[in-house]
Amino acid sequence: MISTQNLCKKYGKNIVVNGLNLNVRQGTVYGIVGENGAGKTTALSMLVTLTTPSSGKAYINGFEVTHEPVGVRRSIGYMPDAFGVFDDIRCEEYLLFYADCYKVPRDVARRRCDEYLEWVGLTEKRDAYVNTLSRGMQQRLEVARCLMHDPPVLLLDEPASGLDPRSRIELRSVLQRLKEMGKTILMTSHILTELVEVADEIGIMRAGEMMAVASVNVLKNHTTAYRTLHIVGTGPRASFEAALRGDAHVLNYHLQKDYVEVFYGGTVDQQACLLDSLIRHGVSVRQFFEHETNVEELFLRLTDTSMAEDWLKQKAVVTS
Ligand SMILES: Nc1ncnc2c1ncn2[C@@H]1O[C@H](COP(=O)(O)OP(=O)(O)OP(=O)(O)O)[C@@H](O)[C@H]1O
Repeated sequence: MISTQNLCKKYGKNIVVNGLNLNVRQGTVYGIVGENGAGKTTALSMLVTLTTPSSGKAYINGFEVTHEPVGVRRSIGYMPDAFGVFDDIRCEEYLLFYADCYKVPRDVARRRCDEYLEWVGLTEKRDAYVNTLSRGMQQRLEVARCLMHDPPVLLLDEPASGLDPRSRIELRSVLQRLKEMGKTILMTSHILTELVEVADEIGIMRAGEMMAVASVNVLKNHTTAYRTLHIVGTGPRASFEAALRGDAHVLNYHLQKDYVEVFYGGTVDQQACLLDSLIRHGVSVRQFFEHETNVEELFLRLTDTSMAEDWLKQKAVVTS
């Protein structure tokens, strides 16, 4: 439903999106997570035909973004990261105005307006001015607005940004309903756990490139497969390093004064070999314990450049 092939965007010499290959299947939710400046908004801007790609191809609902922009625009509902509505317009007028822009017949538009206001929980706000709504309500109104022309594809740029925990939960249930309606959704976020709640697949973007792609199920499994070992002991630094470097399952480590934190990809039996090796190298180990790596931590480790490089080198990228 959404696919890109080697999609690139350059501003001068600055490559902002570099060789993006996406494939979002119909009826699924794909989340792009990345820190500020990763290129998420630029990628979405190309998909929604607001920015022309420098090279590569992108298709939405079978329409190519550069040559068939009208087909693309009819197929999508786009929610930008900044809320841009007219201040002095009421919620109902706002939705009907957008329906008119898409030439939706008035009776259909009224029906959709009632239906969508209800399921984003804003029926009572029908006559309220949009600038009197809370940020969470405005985000939900935006979702309703995206649906007025019944597009099969939704592109949501940081829909949960700036929302309090309660509004995030409300938005999450709205996204779940969109999924149940069979919409294909591409959304972005800074927060991985937020995407894990709704997405089927997640891509981690950094400096314009997709560093890793994971199915959410696989990612959840990896949170138990990869763990952090906390080792407290004394001994020469060289002894620690010799043992850690000699273990193929040590993906990365941070050596502190009295302890070392190890990001570890081996089994429990293999951990025992690491402990053994530390002792053989002359480390006096006082504590050796593990804690599961949560999704957020896994993400942070993946987006740590040196870690990501090691990770990719060792082909430990999570794949379905
Ligand atoms: N019109 C432009 N001209 C030049 N550089 C741009 C332009 N638009 C974006 N950039 C640069 O492209 C890079 C990626 O920006 P982009 O907004 O796509 O990132 P992002 O991942 O969406 O970040 P954020 O989470 O902060 O919105 C940034 O370095 C930004 O400065």
